[in-house]
Amino acid sequence: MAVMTPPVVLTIAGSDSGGGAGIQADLKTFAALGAYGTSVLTAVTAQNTLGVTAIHPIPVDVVAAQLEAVLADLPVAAVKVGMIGDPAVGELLASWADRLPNLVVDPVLVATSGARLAETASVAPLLKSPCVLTPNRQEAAALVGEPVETVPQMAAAAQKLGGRAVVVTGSELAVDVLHFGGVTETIAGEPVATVNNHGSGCTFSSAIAVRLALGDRVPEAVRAAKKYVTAALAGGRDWQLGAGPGPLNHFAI
Ligand SMILES: Nc1ncnc2c1ncn2[C@@H]1O[C@H](COP(=O)(O)OP(=O)(O)OP(=O)(O)O)[C@@H](O)[C@H]1O
Ligand SMILES: Cc1ncc(COP(=O)(O)O)c(N)n1
Repeated sequence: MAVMTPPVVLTIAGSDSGGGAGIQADLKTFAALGAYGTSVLTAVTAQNTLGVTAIHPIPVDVVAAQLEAVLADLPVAAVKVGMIGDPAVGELLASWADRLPNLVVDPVLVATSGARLAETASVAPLLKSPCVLTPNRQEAAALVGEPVETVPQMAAAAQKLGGRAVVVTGSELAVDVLHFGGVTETIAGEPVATVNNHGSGCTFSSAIAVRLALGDRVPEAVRAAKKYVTAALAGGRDWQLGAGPGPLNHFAI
C-alpha cells in the first residue's frame, strides 16, 4: 500500500521535561493533525506541572546548526516558534525569517505556573517578520505596553502588533481575537472547565502551523486550531497527570 508523505512542520522552542508544553506539546500536536514533526531546541527547562526549576539556554551556534541541518534536508512547509531564551537567538531567527515558510510565532514569556521563561527582547527581532503572532493577553500587554484584559483591549492590541496576522488568545475566556488583512474578528469557542491547561498556547500555535502547511488560509487555520485545542482541553479534563495544572490530551480527536 502506498503511504502518503505528510507535510513537514518545524518547531523551534524549549523542552518541557514534564511533557505538557514546549517542544513536547508541539510534536504531539503535529502528529495528531497529520504532520511530520521536526524540532530545533532553543532551551532545556527542568519543569513539571508544578513549576520550572532550571533553564539552560542552548548556545546560538548550536541553534543555528540544528536549523541548518533540518532546512538543508527536509521540505519544511511551516514553522512554529515558541520559547526563545536568548535575544541572540531572536536575532538569528529574524535573519532566517524569509526562509521560514508559514511562520507562526508564540511569544512565550511566562509559564502558566508564573515562571519567567523569556524576556520581551528575545522575541522583539521577530515581530517585524511576516508571521502569525499568537500572544495571550499577558504577552500582548507586555508587547504593546498597555493593559489587555477585555475583548476590546484584545482587539486594540491585535491591531497594534504587526506581522502577517495577530491572534490574541483569551485563555479561560475561550475567546480569541484575530486581526488579518485589515479585518478584526472575534473567534469564540466552547469554554472548557478544566485545570489541565498546561501547554494550551503551544498547542494552539502548533495547530495553526500544521493547518497552514496543509494549505489553509490564515482565518481557516486559526478556526481549525481553535477547534483542535478545545477538543484537546476537553479530552484531558478528567485525567490526572501531575499535582499541578496538567497537560492537554492531544490525541482526543
Ligand atoms: N478553558 C478553556 N476553554 C476553552 N478554550 C481555552 C481554555 N483555555 C484556553 N483556551 C484556548 O486555548 C488557546 C490557547 O490560549 P491561551 O490563552 O490559553 O494560551 P497561553 O496562555 O499562551 O497558553 P500557555 O501559556 O498555557 O501555553 C486559545 O484558543 C484559547 O481560547
Ligand atoms: C518550554 C516551555 N515552552 C512554553 C511554555 C509555556 O506553556 P505554559 O504557559 O502552558 O506553561 C512552557 N511552560 N515551557
